Amino acid sequence: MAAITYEHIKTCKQSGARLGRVHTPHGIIETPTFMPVGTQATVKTMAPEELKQMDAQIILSNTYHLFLRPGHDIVREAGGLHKFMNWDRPILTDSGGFQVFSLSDMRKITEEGVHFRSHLNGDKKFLSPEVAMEVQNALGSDIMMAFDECPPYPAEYDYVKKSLERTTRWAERCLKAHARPEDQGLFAIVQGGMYEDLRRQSAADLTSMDFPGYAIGGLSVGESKQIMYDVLDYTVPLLPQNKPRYLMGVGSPDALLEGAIRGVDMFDCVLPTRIARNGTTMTSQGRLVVRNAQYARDFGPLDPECNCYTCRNYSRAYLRHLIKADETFGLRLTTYHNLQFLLDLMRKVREAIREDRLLDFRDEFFAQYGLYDN
Ligand SMILES: CNc1nc2c(CCNCC3CCCCC3)c3nc(N)[nH]c(=O)c3cc2[nH]1
Ligand SMILES: [Zn+2]
Repeated sequence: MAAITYEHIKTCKQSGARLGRVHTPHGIIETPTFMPVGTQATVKTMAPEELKQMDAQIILSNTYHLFLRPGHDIVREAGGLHKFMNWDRPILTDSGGFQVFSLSDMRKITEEGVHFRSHLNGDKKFLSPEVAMEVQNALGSDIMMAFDECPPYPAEYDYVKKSLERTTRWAERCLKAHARPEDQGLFAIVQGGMYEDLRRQSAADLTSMDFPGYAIGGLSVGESKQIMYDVLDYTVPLLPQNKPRYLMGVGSPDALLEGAIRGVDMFDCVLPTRIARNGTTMTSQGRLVVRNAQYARDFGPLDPECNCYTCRNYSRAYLRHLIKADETFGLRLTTYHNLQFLLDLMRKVREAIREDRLLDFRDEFFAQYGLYDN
């Protein structure tokens, strides 16, 4: 029995979105879904019980960070990541390729793998398909990502072509190094930059190797949202209908909606937790920077349409005070709300698909969202 299987429930008659379930060794994920990011074995400031309260069905963690600290051997000896962080639902781990390029310096790519210096202490380190698979095996994640290169943006056609061909060879090496396919599912990552023929080449190469799921990488790297949507328009249809599709690093509300409409099932982004830490929140009326002076005497809830713990019990004035006073509780309350907001958004997306009205839902959402932006 494969570790990861996708159950297609229905396709929205109004859009290309689909309702599905991803079956994993640690439980079922209803898709389309947003996955909170837990970089260093914790979703910053949130307890697992709170993540369950908000119905987070899967969280992300990361080869790169845990390989550097505390080291994957310690996590293995703890009994794996689920036990280490007391999370008994599904976990997806990224393979570290992207983080080497976004976090470390002094890096050097070779066919063998990537040599780099730790961003923590400058130690010389090496990641490769084999090492990335050994680390994710030790972490025991339900979904592992193949070791890939995410080309910078913009990037020359020839560079992107050479890079995707190496990413394909690395994916083959990951498959060979995959120790426990019955317990962990290995997803491949489609590259090809913003070039349609290269996306087709990458997708064809990888879908011929029969992975249990496919991610679309190389996006949300500085390109415009319209370019991202154009790439999705021709890339998503290249992926198998009967397997999950994961768009990496995408999480603003508008991008989640546009991605779901184009048939994407899974999303992750550090945005909701990262912006919460400087007092920026996502509300049904748009982004609200609660630390701003205008909220000093605003005793209403952060978002009148949200019934999360934060919005039921605290005022904008109190949140502003905590953030200004650099009180940790303030970070917890804004993080709790931002995560609940995105998880609720995806629940509404699933309901709209069920009722064949996702395009109407998108229009209603945008009519309200962004009121604060202008
Ligand atoms: C933000 N934009 C973006 N992210 C990308 C990511 C990272 C996705 N998020 C993973 C989490 C990050 C924080 C720690 C926990 C894991 C990408 N990852 C890989 N492997 N390949 C990409 O092309 C790839 C492309 C990406 N684009
Ligand atoms: Zn709320």
